[in-house]
Amino acid sequence: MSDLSVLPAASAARRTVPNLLSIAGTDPTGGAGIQADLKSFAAHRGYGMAVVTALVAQNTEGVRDIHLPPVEFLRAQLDAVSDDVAIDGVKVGMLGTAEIIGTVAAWWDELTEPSGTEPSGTEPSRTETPVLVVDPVMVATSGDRLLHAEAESALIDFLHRADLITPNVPELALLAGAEPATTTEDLLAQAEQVADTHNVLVLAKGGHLKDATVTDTLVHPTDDAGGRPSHQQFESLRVETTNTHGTGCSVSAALTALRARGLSWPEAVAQVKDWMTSSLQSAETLDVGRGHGPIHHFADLWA
Ligand SMILES: Nc1ncnc2c1ncn2[C@@H]1O[C@H](COP(=O)(O)OP(=O)(O)O)[C@@H](O)[C@H]1O
Ligand SMILES: Cc1ncc(COP(=O)(O)OP(=O)(O)O)c(N)n1
Repeated sequence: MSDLSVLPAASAARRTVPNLLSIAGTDPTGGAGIQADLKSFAAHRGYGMAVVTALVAQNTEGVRDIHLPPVEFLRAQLDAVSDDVAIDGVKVGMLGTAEIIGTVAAWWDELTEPSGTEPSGTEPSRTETPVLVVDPVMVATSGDRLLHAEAESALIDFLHRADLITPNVPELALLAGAEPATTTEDLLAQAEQVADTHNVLVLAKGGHLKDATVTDTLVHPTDDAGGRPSHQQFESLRVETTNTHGTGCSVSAALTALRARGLSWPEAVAQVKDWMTSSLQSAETLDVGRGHGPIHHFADLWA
């Protein structure tokens, strides 16, 4: 994890439009996964790129089938981007299997660890480690598994690389080894445990709780002196809608974009919460599918 006391403005200080990569699965109906991430990047003024981990035959009603390309091809996609483009931010979503997690981890470690060799002069002009946001995608709202059960420990091992992780209630429970939280206080306690275990900043999302408002909580790990910066809570009204497909994907991509543009994490979360509220409020102006429809990523832009 990057040093939270030195909040880097990322390399977007040089680039007006940050280069943002989604590493995730697909949703051919465009509401979740890579398709949602690209819309979310664009809505937050980033240049979106995408590496596909899994082809998912899904729609607003649920997941029908999953096809996993060979990991050699996944690595080829990752290298094709990073050999050419200076990446400012990476959002990781659906990873699916331990083999895929290992492939992404190896690529990330090679990209970010000093090689010890002199630069050849042909590398893309990246000066800082890209922002890394990990959405620990495990199960879709429809109940379909998007991560093999035996890959959970590999995903847990991956998390310490992230600058921010964005679990929802069931994902946080799984990471904490606890029952799903039913209150914001439970959610906070689990987030503190996970933040400390993985030394990572956690945005615990409260969308699955039953409160009249929705509260997301930003929780820091304890620092070297054993203290913990105070957590920050971001509360918004709960929008009454069934069009919530892809909210988690869209939020994590939006946060990646805003952080790569130089906002602090609390500034980014506050802005993304406002955007999500209006994206949910406008979701019914779209008419997509018979199940849980997508949010309106461009509600404010098109207004
Ligand atoms: N009904 C809602 N009204 C307003 N905001 C919501 C609603 N549902 C979810 N959100 C927001 O959308 C984001 C995703 O939340 P959540 O549902 O907890 O995660 P996931 O989509 O990963 O299951 C969070 O920022 C949360 O605050
Ligand atoms: C390919 C893919 N990735 C992630 C999800 C899960 O999306 P999320 O935003 O967490 O929420 P729901 O769509 O489950 O409400 C997905 N469905 N597909």
